[in-house]
Amino acid sequence: MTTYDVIVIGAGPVGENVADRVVQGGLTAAIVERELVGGECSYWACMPTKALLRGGAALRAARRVPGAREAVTGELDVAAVLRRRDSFASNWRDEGQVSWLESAGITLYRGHGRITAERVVEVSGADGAATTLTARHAVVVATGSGALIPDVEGLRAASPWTSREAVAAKEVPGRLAVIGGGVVASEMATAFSELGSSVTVLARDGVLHLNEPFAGELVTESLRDKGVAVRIGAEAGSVKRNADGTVSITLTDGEQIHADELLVATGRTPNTGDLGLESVGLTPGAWLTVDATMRVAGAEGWLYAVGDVNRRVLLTHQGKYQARAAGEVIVARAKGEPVDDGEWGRHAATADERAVPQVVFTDPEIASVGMTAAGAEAAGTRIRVVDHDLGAVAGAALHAEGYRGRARMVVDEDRGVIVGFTAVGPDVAELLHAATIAVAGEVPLDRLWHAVPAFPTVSEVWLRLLESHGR
Ligand SMILES: Cc1cc2nc3c(=O)[nH]c(=O)nc-3n(C[C@H](O)[C@H](O)[C@H](O)COP(=O)(O)OP(=O)(O)OC[C@H]3O[C@@H](n4cnc5c(N)ncnc54)[C@H](O)[C@@H]3O)c2cc1C
Ligand SMILES: NC(=O)c1ccc[n+]([C@@H]2O[C@H](COP(=O)([O-])OP(=O)(O)OC[C@H]3O[C@@H](n4cnc5c(N)ncnc54)[C@H](O)[C@@H]3O)[C@@H](O)[C@H]2O)c1
Repeated sequence: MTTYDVIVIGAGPVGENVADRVVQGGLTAAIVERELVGGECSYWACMPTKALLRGGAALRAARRVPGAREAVTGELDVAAVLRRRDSFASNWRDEGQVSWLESAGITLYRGHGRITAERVVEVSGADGAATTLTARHAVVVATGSGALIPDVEGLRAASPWTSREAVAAKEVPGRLAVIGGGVVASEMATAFSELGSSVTVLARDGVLHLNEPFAGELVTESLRDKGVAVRIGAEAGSVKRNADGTVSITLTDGEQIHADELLVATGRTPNTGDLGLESVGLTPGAWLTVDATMRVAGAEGWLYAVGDVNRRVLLTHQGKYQARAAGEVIVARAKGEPVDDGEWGRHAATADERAVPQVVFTDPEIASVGMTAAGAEAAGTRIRVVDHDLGAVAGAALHAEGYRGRARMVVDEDRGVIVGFTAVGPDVAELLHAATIAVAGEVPLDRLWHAVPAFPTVSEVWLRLLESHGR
């Protein structure tokens, strides 16, 4: 069979989810994958990065508690950390995910997918054979994104690491230089410095500058305490790979930095360059702009784009949320059922604009959802910002000696609801979902007073924030 109700191009976490939803809705689905089923997240991003970071985090946590600290007498076992990373990347094999596709009733085509006409996808297999697939209802692009290499003299020729090579590294370089100050740069600087590299971060625009300012400040301070040279404002002017394999980076002010390896972590580019978009009047290499139900502008009615490739939010959980909305709306449209695409409707990905949660797994962790104070002000919201020192919360003081951190709640004063929340501190990741519920649920502050945090936990910061705001 080469005709399916829905054809999904890209079997990353997002493509897999949209295919699953349409099959659960009673349609047939084929999915096309050119590399490993499971995508970037499973093999080169979310899972293996967190496995690289987890050993250092566990060691730090023990060292911060007198009594436990004395029991920790050794250093991080780098080989064991790398082995655990390998297992969380499934050793870069996708049998497990392929059997999940089979159990979910989704047909897999291995090869590179290209759109050749409306509702038509050609799959070029590794053996050169081509298969033409036709969709009755929809084609869904879920091809994700790749690392963006900026236009710096000599950079491409120097074959730097992108996140892929860093995440899959077999050895820890003695000296690692990093271009970028975003999420990948901060997490990888944390991981590699804890694994033993001497790390230099060239953070042209600051560290994690899109978060609340105190987040980047606390992470920068902690990276420097670990011995990382964080160079805020430093910009690479040219790069050279030397004959001995080392890399020399000349900054725009003329200073030279020498390293054994260079990681470029300057954002992402959409995997749409070789997707046949021109065959349906769209621009190759561009991000795909979509409506609230993930339909691509310019090809309404049959083409959808979900996950990284639509640039709404470059996070796995948010892409999977889009996939649930898109999968269900494709089914509804196919069956002629009503579409609920209004704000917070079943078929709309409203949270993408209002309540995106993210954890940055640095030391300290950053857990945030919704708008920053600056973002809310720029959106014209009349806000009140309430901050609290996390270390002053009894549960936090108990959790780790010398606990340092801060939490911020951004309140929409006209509506009496929280529109943004950020917590920075050791182990704040698990605090986040409470904030996400408050922001997505638009829970009135008056009612939040009735959500009592257990004592003595770090969550007690919620009570302190509410008390500072006043009843
Ligand atoms: C280092 C790093 C760490 C990250 N950590 C986190 C994290 O902790 N939490 C989080 O939420 N997000 C994290 N992210 C972001 C997350 O990885 C992405 O948001 C997520 O992978 C997007 O999923 P996707 O399915 O849209 O795309 P992808 O995971 O990129 O999957 C797309 C798939 O499509 C395939 N493909 C592309 N083009 C074609 C084609 N023409 N034909 C056939 N197949 C094709 C690709 O091979 C790939 O398998 C991280 C990203 C990076 C780089
Ligand atoms: N824990 C997580 O949730 C997690 C972890 C890693 C990655 N991610 C996702 O992956 C995506 C990619 O991460 P990223 O760190 O590559 O991108 P990013 O957008 O977070 O950061 C890019 C950084 O590079 C800098 N930069 C851009 N162009 C530059 C240039 N020419 N020279 C020097 N610096 C430059 C920016 O100022 C910024 O600091 C992010 O959008 C993020 O959502 C998420």
